[in-house]
Parts: sequence; C-alpha cells; structure tokens
Amino acid sequence: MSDWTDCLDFGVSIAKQASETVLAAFLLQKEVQLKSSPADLVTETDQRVERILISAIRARFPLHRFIGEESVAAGEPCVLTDEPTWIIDPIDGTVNFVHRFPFVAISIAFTVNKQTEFGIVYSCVEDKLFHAQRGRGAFLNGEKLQASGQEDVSKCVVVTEIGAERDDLALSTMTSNILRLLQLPVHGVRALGTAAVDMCHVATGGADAYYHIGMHCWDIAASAIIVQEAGGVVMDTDGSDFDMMSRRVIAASSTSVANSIAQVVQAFPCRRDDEDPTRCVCGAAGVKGV
Ligand SMILES: Nc1ncnc2c1ncn2[C@@H]1O[C@H](CO)[C@@H](O)[C@H]1OP(=O)(O)O
Ligand SMILES: [Mg+2]
Ligand SMILES: [Mg+2]
Repeated sequence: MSDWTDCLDFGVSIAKQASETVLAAFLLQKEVQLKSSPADLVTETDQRVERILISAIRARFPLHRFIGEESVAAGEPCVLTDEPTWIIDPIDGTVNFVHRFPFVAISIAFTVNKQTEFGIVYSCVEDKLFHAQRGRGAFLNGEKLQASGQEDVSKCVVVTEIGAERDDLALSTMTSNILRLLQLPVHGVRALGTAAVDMCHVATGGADAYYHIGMHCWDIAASAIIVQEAGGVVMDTDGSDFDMMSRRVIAASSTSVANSIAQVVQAFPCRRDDEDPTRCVCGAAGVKGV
C-alpha cells in the first residue's frame, strides 16, 4: 500500500516551482479584487499559482481531486471525500503579498479517506519549507521540528489572526478574545498575516499556541499535520476534535495550553466550508472587481 511519498515529493517540487511565480510578482504593483469582505483580497497571481499547481498535479495524478481556495471562490465545490485530495492555498497571506510584507506561503495538504497524509507549507520569501508526513515527523528545510511542550498558558506566546471579517460581531469577538488572553496574562500575542506560517511557528516551538476563527480548510490543513507531527495538539476552539471544515482551530504545544485557550476564546458564527452555499445567505464567497 502506498505511503504517498511520491505525492509528497511531487508536492514539494511543484511548491518550489510555483514559488518562482509568487516571487516574480512580489515587488510589483498588484491588481486587487475583493472576495467576501473589503479585507479578503485576491490577485491574478493567486489564481495563476493555483492553476499552475492543479494542472501539474492533474497531469501526474489524473484521478486525484482538489479543493483550492480560488477554485472554490470561482464556484467549485468544497467537499472532502475519501478520494485522494489535494487541498491548496496558492498564496496564504494575500494581504501581505499585496503590501509586500514578507510572509507569504504556498500551502498544500493531501488527504486520503479524509485523513491528512502530508502537509507542505512553503514560506516563499523566507525560503522556508515546512513539511510533515503522517507518522514520520515534521521538518523545516530538512531539520526535525519539536513543539515547545509548554504547559502553562501564562508563559505562552500566542499567535492569532485579525481575519478578513469586518462586521461588528466578528470584530468585537476577535478583539475581546485578544483582550481576555492578554488578561490571563500570556507573554505575548502575535500575528504574521498567514495562518499557515503562524501555525508552523507552533511546530518550531517559537510560538506556543495559535488560534483562529473564520479561516478556511486550505489555510490550515497542511500546517495542522505539521503541528501534530512536531508533538503539538490541534483542536476546535470549542474544545472538540479538530475539524478542518469547521472554520475554527487551536494549535498548541500541549493539551493543557489548548484547553486553557479553548476556555477563553469565543467563536462568532461562520458557515462551514463544506456547507452548501445555496442553503445559507451569509458570507458567500465569489470575486467582485473593484
Ligand atoms: N474570511 C477569513 N477570515 C479569517 N481569516 C481568513 C479569511 N480568509 C482568509 N483568511 C486567512 O487569514 C490570514 C490573514 O488574516 C491568511 O492566512 C488568510 O488567508 P489568505 O491570505 O489565503 O486569504
Ligand atoms: Mg489562506
Ligand atoms: Mg490564499
């Protein structure tokens, strides 16, 4: 039975190839379109990188399926099946990319029977390649990663994201979550602008925890297995098992830190990634020109 190493190796090589497209555009002026909110951006490079990745994978593995951020925005379904599936965020950190803030990543996860077999996060400007394969550890540029193991939330550096939502409920929930964490207190709260790279910092031990509400499966599927394989813990913000479609995640150095954060953090309602958009009027994706 395949251990999917051929797919992992192929994913690493095409992530590195596709990063040339990201880097070539990084310093240029970008034409920006809006998706779900005034802070949810997409550029021609996001769409081009996704096309490059999917066409290369499809040519090599014609039966495999895809969940890609920009394909879903264009109307493709976001449903995880038992078939081998590549979950792709062509540029994680598009706002950073537009502003030339140097944290942008290509994130690729691969699932079979709905279980993640490997994850790749390539932080292009930093030239940092994070990867993990189920049961085989997590690595940064080939060096093995280990989460910090910190058990005391008051000694943690916690990473989160401000997110793209700008409605009152999301903003007040997001800011009050940060306030409650600072009051615990924690050592610090950070945000790099890319969920994938944020979470990889938990895997390195440089940060002790990460939480986020409102992101999508393609933002965190790859980095979730990287955290787990580095000895960290991944769960839902409500304390239940991690579900990459739920739009909620805590990644932490230990179960006790994850539980402490779950007790403090409140979620605002988000439509699941795999919910049929025709059944709900809220938060529809789709690209609007500006
Ligand atoms: N609607 C949303 N709410 C919160 N985070 C989102 C979001 N859409 C995307 N993100 C992700 O959150 C981080 C920025 O806050 C990025 O990883 C960004 O991914 P993106 O750059 O691929 O869009
Ligand atoms: Mg993203
Ligand atoms: Mg993206």
